Amino acid sequence: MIYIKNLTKVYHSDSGDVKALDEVNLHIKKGEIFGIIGLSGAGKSTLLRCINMLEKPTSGSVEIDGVEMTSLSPNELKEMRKKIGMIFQHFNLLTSRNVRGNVAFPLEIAGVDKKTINQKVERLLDLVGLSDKADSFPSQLSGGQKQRVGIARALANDPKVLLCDEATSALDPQTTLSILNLLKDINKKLGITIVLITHEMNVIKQICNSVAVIEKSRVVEQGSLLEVFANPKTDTARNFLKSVTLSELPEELKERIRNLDHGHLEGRIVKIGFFGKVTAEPVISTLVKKFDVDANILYGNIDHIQDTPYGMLVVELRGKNGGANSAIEYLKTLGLKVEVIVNV
Ligand SMILES: Nc1ncnc2c1ncn2[C@@H]1O[C@H](COP(=O)(O)OP(=O)(O)OP(=O)(O)O)[C@@H](O)[C@H]1O
Repeated sequence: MIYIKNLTKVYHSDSGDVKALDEVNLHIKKGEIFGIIGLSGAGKSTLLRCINMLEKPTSGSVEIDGVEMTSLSPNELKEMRKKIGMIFQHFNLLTSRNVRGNVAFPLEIAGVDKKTINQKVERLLDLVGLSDKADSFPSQLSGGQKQRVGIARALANDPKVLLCDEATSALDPQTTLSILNLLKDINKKLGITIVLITHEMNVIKQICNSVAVIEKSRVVEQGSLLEVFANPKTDTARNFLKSVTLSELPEELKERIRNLDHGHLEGRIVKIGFFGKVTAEPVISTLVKKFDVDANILYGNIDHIQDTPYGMLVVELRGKNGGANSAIEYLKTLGLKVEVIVNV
């Protein structure tokens, strides 16, 4: 659907050149929700704006639905942009128009007749759950409602792609969730490909199928959400994951571990990270039976990335005749991430 090849963008300014994108390659599949995550200044907005040519790339190509965007004439670009909706962090609504007028705006520009506009606006407001606010003005709406208007407006020309520029960054967590659910719903109902940029892993975790991690103008990691989650290769990805995986032990637990009796010769405290279906297996009871160890669960947490369970267990293993070590080796053969905690 979207192929980005060797995309480079250099901004020229009085204080010198800034390479905001450096040879970026991405493939975004039709119908997926694709997240681009990175720290401030990494190049996310530039990348998003190069997709619909709001920023002209310095070199490289952007192909959408078989059309090379970098070589379009102004008129062709105008037509093509109808296929690409966009929503913004600060909503960018027209304050002098009511909700109905905001959603109707792109249709008026496109020269659609009044009757069709009215019907379409009603349908879109129903889709985003704002039928009762059609006559309100932006200043009378909450942030979440404003973003719903932004989404309805972006969908007015039946786009194939929806670009979301930090669409939930100005919203509280509860409203963020409701907007993300709306985007997910739209993706499912209308089959629209969604590309979103964010600095929050939680956003990616909630709705994306695939993710690219951008760092200092370059894409350093990309793949399905589960691939990147299960096996992050860069520190940047690992740091983002920390915010949603609780990979740090809570302070109380560290204190408890420090106070445990470590005198036992074959005692081991292990942190077991799990991801996917292995969590359903009776791992701990197997250890106890197979290796004749005592297993004392000190801590555990479990969460889901969409439908996949993941989490962490901290277990004290005590055994005889090398049982604890054999148990640890066994855990590794199951594909679990096992770390022996020595110092906390
Ligand atoms: N119009 C511009 N002129 C000069 N430099 C720019 C311009 N726009 C962005 N930059 C620079 O390009 C780099 C990437 O900026 P960009 O806005 O794409 O990053 P970002 O990841 O979206 O950051 P944020 O999350 O803070 O918005 C930064 O170093 C920024 O200062």
